[in-house]
Amino acid sequence: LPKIKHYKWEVEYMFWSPDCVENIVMGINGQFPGPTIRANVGDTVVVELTNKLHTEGVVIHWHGILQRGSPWADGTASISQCAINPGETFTYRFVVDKAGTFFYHGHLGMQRSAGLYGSLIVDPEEGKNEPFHYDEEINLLLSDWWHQSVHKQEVGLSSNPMRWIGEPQTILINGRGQFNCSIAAKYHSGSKPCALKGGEQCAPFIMHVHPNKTVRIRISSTTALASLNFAIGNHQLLVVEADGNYVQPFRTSDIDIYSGESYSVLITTDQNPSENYWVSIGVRARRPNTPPGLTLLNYLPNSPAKLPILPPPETPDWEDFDRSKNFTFRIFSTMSSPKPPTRFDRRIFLLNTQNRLNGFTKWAINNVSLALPPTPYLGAMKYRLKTAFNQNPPPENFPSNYSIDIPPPNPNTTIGNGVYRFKLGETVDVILQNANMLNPNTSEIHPWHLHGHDFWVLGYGDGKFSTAVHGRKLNLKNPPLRNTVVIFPNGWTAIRFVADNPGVWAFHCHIEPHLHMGMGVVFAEGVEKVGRIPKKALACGVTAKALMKNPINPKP
Ligand SMILES: O=C1O[C@H]([C@@H](O)CO)C(O)=C1O
Repeated sequence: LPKIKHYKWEVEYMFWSPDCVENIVMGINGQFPGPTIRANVGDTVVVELTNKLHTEGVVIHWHGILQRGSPWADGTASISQCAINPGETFTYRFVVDKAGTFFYHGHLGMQRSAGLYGSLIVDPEEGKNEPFHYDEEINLLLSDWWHQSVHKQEVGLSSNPMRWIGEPQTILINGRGQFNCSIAAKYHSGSKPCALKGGEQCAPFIMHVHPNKTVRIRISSTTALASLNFAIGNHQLLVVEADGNYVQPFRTSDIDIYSGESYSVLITTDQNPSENYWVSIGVRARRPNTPPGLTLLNYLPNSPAKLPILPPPETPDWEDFDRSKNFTFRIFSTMSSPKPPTRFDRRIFLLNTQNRLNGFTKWAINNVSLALPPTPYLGAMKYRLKTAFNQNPPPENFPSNYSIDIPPPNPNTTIGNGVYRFKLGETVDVILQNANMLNPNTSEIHPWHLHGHDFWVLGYGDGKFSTAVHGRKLNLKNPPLRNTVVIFPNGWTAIRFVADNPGVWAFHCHIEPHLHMGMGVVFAEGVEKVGRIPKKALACGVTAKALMKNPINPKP
């Protein structure tokens, strides 16, 4: 029988040493990362979240949870709800309807970068099994960490000229990493060994396993910036899940994981049982300036202090995008997965560019840089409060002669907060088109994350998408269902989804500073079908005014 999983959480800043350097992090109930939520399919998760921060609001997004029938619980400030003010409590209540590896994180300003995140794992209904067997399970939540405060990072990004945040100091595995020392110093002359006893906040999260077992490793990435590569010495990985959807199992030596993605891999602990093995998580897709995150696969009953014979696996060259594509293009859905509709009703093209606005640096989609309004869209649309945001929809396309291989000829952009509105049930294609940045010969990856839906990834390509050339070659047979997908430098990615979830949903680059600089759009469908929005989600902006006039229920 479905259960109610009830949690009471308090969010606060606290001193912590995630990488052996004391800093402040956003903790939940005194923990960093926040507590893991674990539920079965069909359960209702209830989180009573109290904001114990003194000077800022807070919201939490449940990444990968579709929020069918509860769009006000999606946890996006300015979109699904008003920020929870200091001292206030907001109750998130939602059903988890799909098994998989998920996580949650802050979705106001750059609070995810400040460490507001944790894991959310959904098991099949009680008595039901996963479509694969495993004996043991390990959960890894990956993140990246800066020593500079998030406030300073944010001011840098919004200054003229922009001060970029640079690369992270440390990669964290379940909130733990080591700065300025290495637990693998023994293999590299010149690197300083870490003096760790094991009880420190920055001591590595050791992966304990038994020999001759099948182990499921859940891996999710909530990095602010870094694209990661995960490998275990001597062990092949069998990929079985991506973003809470089963995939056609395939074997690989390592996986790439972009911010916002999650995977499950199976390993067989069939190597020499008297040894331990390195787990290495390195940076890819941007010129790295961060040492890999390391931990050990500890074959019990060996002591974890017994270091592996071989050094940690080397992360593949950051610029080897062919290798990254090779991995990404191997991901297909299982035979029994839902298939996409064979036709789309509407296709929109989203050009990703880096731009300028009066000397400030922005990211823009079809030359509109998203600046979120003070009134959340969900309430504003449900109660038809037209002053809340620009009622004109943003452009669905970009000039066909736009050259994606050179910096924008006119780098000036505009800010906007319009909404792409879909008919309820409409099949929507989105062609994400990457382009050159402000500097010549530069184009970076962007992992795009959609709220409220999974989408099918129909294809990828280099250069500019052409309907005539690529439109007929899309994969409608076994495209993977996901909630996050990457666009490669100077390339395009095509996705399809059915707009069947009444609500207002963010679709954005999951790189935290990029979203902050405007790299996102807002989708909406069937808002008139949305049920009663909790009043606390409406108590700001023009929805608050409507509530004051009609405190029982604002008139739609
Ligand atoms: O938005 C960004 O800014 C920097 C760079 O373009 C300017 O320093 C970078 O790598 C980004 O992704």
